[in-house]
Amino acid sequence: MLKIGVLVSGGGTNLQAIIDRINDGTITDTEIVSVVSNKENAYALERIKKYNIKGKCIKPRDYTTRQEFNFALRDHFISLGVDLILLAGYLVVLSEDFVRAFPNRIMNIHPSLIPAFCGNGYYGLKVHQGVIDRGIKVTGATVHFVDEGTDTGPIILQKAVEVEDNDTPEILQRRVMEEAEWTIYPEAVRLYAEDRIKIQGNRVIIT
Ligand SMILES: Nc1nc2c(c(=O)[nH]1)N[C@@H](CN(C=O)c1ccc(C(=O)N[C@@H](CCC(=O)O)C(=O)O)cc1)CN2
Ligand SMILES: NCC(=O)N[C@@H]1O[C@H](COP(=O)([O-])[O-])[C@@H](O)[C@H]1O
Repeated sequence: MLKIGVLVSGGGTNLQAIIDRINDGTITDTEIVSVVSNKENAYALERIKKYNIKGKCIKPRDYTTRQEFNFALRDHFISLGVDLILLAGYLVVLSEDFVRAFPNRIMNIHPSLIPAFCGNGYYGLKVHQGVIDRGIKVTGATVHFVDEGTDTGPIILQKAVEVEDNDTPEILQRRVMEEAEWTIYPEAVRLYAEDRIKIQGNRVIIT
């Protein structure tokens, strides 16, 4: 059984997509054992209640240092024997200590075609605002492994999405979610659960 821990900050639509694929049997032999948010009012924590998935809030401001916060997060997932950690709309940049505790066992979904519109300052609607301001015609989403950098880890899957002339950031965000994020993130988890993801240097090979 693949044990998954999920880190969230907001609405939890990517978490929901993964729960749905586990529950419909697309993703097999996999269980979400913990969902942790840095925000108490994250709707993602509301979503999990009907599935009896355990939720928890671990907030940076409850710790004296960033390192102590990351240690608390790390120790929580280690205590549960988590095999894979998914960042799903999570807006806290994790420390080297945390990342090194789970080598190539942390995934993230980013709402652009990395390396475009990513890194510090690019999250949520800010990504789509940048795409629109630049006049980009094709954007998309990326699933990648998390390393010590921000959005710099090996790319697992990407999916392109058309930008329409009258798009607002909100309209474009929804299209990228519907047409890309909610498909490629569960697919990446399925491939991982089936042990079909291999890393060669900075490249990810799907077998
Ligand atoms: N070590 C890593 N940690 C995280 C990664 C990563 O790739 N490596 N991905 C991010 C998710 N993310 C993009 O996918 C991302 C999240 C947040 C930010 C950002 O600039 N955050 C702001 C604060 C935002 C807020 O609290 O409202 C900031 O740090 O100033 C950029 C990219 C998750 N962690
Ligand atoms: N850099 C990270 C980032 O911008 N993540 C983005 O936050 C949105 C909300 O996710 P959610 O509906 O799954 O909570 C999603 O579009 C996700 O790609």
